[in-house]
Amino acid sequence: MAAETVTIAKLGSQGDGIAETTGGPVFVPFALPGETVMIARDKGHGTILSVLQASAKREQPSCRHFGPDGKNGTCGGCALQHVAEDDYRAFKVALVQDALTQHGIDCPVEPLVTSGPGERRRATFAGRRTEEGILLGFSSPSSHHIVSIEECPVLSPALFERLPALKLLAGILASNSDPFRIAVLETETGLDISFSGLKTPSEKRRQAAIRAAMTVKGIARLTLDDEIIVEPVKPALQIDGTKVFPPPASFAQTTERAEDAMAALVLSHLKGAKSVADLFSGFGTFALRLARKAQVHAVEFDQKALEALDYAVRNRQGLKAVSIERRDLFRRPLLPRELKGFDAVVFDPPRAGAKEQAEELARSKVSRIAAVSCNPATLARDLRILIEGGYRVESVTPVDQFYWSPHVEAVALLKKA
Ligand SMILES: C[S@@+](CC[C@H](N)C(=O)[O-])C[C@H]1O[C@@H](n2cnc3c(N)ncnc32)[C@H](O)[C@@H]1O
Repeated sequence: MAAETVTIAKLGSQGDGIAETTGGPVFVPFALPGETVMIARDKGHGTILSVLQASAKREQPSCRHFGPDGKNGTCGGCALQHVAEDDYRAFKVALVQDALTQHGIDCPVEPLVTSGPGERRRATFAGRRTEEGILLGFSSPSSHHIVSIEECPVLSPALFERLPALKLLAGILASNSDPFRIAVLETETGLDISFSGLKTPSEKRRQAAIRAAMTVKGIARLTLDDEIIVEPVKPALQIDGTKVFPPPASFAQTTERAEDAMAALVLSHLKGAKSVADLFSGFGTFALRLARKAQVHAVEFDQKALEALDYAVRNRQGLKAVSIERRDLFRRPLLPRELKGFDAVVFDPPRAGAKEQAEELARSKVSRIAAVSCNPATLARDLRILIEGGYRVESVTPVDQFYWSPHVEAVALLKKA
């Protein structure tokens, strides 16, 4: 790989600096607009060898594992610690604005709902047994190398403090050097820990892991693939005063602040609605809040998430009726005739978006839609489909949930006269 000097023109959607060269664009992680950097170039990818002319706005990273000079290698958890806060926020808003523009959507983009360090209550760690012990961290962006984390400013303190316990469990359960993953959710009763990708552990290892999980403070449940192997206490979350028992490894919004902000937007956008369809409902992040004022029909593919929602509703007084339906909304979106009974819809699909459902909504007469998304590109595509069907996009609010990452969520309000 030849060394080359390039000047960075702008940030790309993954937070990489982009240099325009005669050989085409080069993506250089951890470089900022205006900087001159020496890189090792491999086709369209550049690795910083040195920063020759640093941007005046370059920030000192908060974490020893960040960037090309990170301790133990480059941690895959953060991409933007070196970016000044105002530029960082502008970058997140631009991700949403650019996606809308690409689909020819001209609508008000509201100020960013911000986030900060120490807020992540959910994370998926990569792990591997090595001769030196268990490595646990976030994989590097461009390799399977795992940076063993000794600090992590984005995790909640409760989650970070339990990393030694996760390593202990991994050390007991991992019998070979194959990579595995641990999904962890901090709940009000302790950590909900789900291992996947491990070679099936021996009975001796399982028993040792059960003993460790019972002894170590702060562990609510330990799951191996789909099997709960010990549950000292049921993991529980509060959603607007309703207790929910999330199933293992189920979807939960990653920070409480972003969840509250998105829910507040959904409630305000759908205010006054009497009957709401909550599509891609999960275990009821929006449904449980909406049900204070409206009847809610929650539709979702994950049966266990729906059962958790149903159980929560049955054990809570004072909510309007909440019905549940298990359905694959990619294959079988709700049709216009099924949408007839609702005066509002909220949909919150995975990253792939809700193309098929948007096409059916476009043909419906539902007067208000709140579209929640974790992917500006698919959101903009789905909004375009709805616009073609006669909807007007009243507003789009970007929400920062994954601090220092290039991800951004958004909540849009659409209306049809
Ligand atoms: C981004 S999460 C949102 C969940 C919920 N609204 C929340 O805020 O907690 C997306 C949800 O879509 C569900 N899902 C994924 N594919 C689906 C499909 N084909 N049909 C219905 N639901 C699906 C997932 O199980 C997950 O609960």
